[in-house]
Amino acid sequence: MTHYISTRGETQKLRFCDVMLAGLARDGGLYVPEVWPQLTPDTIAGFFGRPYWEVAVEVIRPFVAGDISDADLGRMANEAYATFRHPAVVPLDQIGPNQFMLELFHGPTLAFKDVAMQLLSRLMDHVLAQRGRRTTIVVATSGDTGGAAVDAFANRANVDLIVLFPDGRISEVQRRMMTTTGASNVHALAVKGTFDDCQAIVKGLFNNHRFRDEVSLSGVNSINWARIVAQVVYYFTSAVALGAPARTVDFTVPTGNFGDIFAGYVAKKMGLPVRCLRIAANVNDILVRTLKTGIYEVREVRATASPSMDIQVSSNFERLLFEATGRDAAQVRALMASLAQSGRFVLPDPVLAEIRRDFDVGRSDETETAAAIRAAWREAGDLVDPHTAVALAIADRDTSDSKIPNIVLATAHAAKFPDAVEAACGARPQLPAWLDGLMTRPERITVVNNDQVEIERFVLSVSRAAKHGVAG
Ligand SMILES: Cc1ncc(COP(=O)(O)O)c(C=O)c1O
Ligand SMILES: N[C@@H](CCOP(=O)(O)O)C(=O)O
Repeated sequence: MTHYISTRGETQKLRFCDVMLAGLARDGGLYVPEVWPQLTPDTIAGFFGRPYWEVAVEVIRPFVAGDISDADLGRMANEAYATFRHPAVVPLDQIGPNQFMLELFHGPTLAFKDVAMQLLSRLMDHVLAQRGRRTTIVVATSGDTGGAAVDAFANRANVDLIVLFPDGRISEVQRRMMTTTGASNVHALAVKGTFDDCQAIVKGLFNNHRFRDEVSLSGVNSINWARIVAQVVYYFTSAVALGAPARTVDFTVPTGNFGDIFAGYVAKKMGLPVRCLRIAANVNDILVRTLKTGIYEVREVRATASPSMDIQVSSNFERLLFEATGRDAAQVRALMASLAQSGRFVLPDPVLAEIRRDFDVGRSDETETAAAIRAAWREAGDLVDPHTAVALAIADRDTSDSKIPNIVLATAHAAKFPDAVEAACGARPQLPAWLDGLMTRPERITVVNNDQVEIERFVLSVSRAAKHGVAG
């Protein structure tokens, strides 16, 4: 059975289900498996041509074995991926010589977050029902995680969901996906601040142990290990479709909180032959600067056409630091303490070298991203979303003469960002017919200050109302 340890090394080991319900470790760290499970080349080759949900079971099994039965995992994976509107779940298209695009946006909220969230909500529900427990989930979003969580958890019997999003900094479609469900267990809070403020508040809530225990707090951001593990699966399916494990591939990943690309790193650790994981950033380029200079330094966040990547503090980078320091929790604690005190840390040379062995970086500014949207429309008739376009711009520039296939992760549907796409290429993407009504249904939003105490009070009132059986 796999056990999980914290990147800060100051809390006890847990099993998968406890890690999933806990979210953040009590010492402030992030959970990682004690040992990386390995898949043999034969097992990986055997994924070819199989339904997505079956591959999901094979990839996820070693992480949950002993805690969730194969039969339950299979049933939940099958149900989760039946919500996707494409028969392949995550189809892979060729877009140029050695260039491929992995479409991760065919789920209920048109973003890659659905891939993990649809499974996570079923896993959580299953475990909460088994334990006769209720939980309060607080999630921070720069636009997409929130909508995916709302769709996945709305009306679930054992969960209250509170979503924190940065007021005025997300697209209207993204906002409406969080504010129009009408579900009484869902609460959308527009925070007067940035995504980084929202994420800091969520971490602050977890680090207030009395509060955390009173409301039985859980998280579904990618600080939750279960989110990462579900995202590992499509790295396998896409690479295998191109000939892995006999053939090595690269990935270019639009990056913000570093969860998605970290899932690619996990796939590599498990035995998938990946040469390079390329971090694609917009002008909020903290990771680009870090990999170039070794200095991780928080700056003012800038609003862009790819708002879900307008992030400075990339939570999952801590998981990578843990690996790159040789799992030295004391070193991770020191780096994180420096970040908390001064907004920066400096990577020791061996740690930076270790990171550079697996990762490369690219940056696309607003002009380059708009040009990539225009090029995809004019040359191929494809409408691509601005986050995907960041990665396309970088892939086009940095991998065009590579002999190794490069897979660009298409992380959202263009129709979530119609204004930005239209401004770039003149064509306005339309929402699929099954989302009819989204833009006209009434919204329910509570505007709050960027203030942990005010948000604690709100969450407490929701949790207490649920305990007493009244709508919050
Ligand atoms: C559309 C889109 N692309 C890319 C990202 C960045 O992914 P990650 O935060 O896992 O790095 C996000 C947000 O997470 C997103 O919503
Ligand atoms: N870009 C994300 C930010 C949160 O990321 P997560 O993967 O840690 O949940 C969003 O769209 O909300």
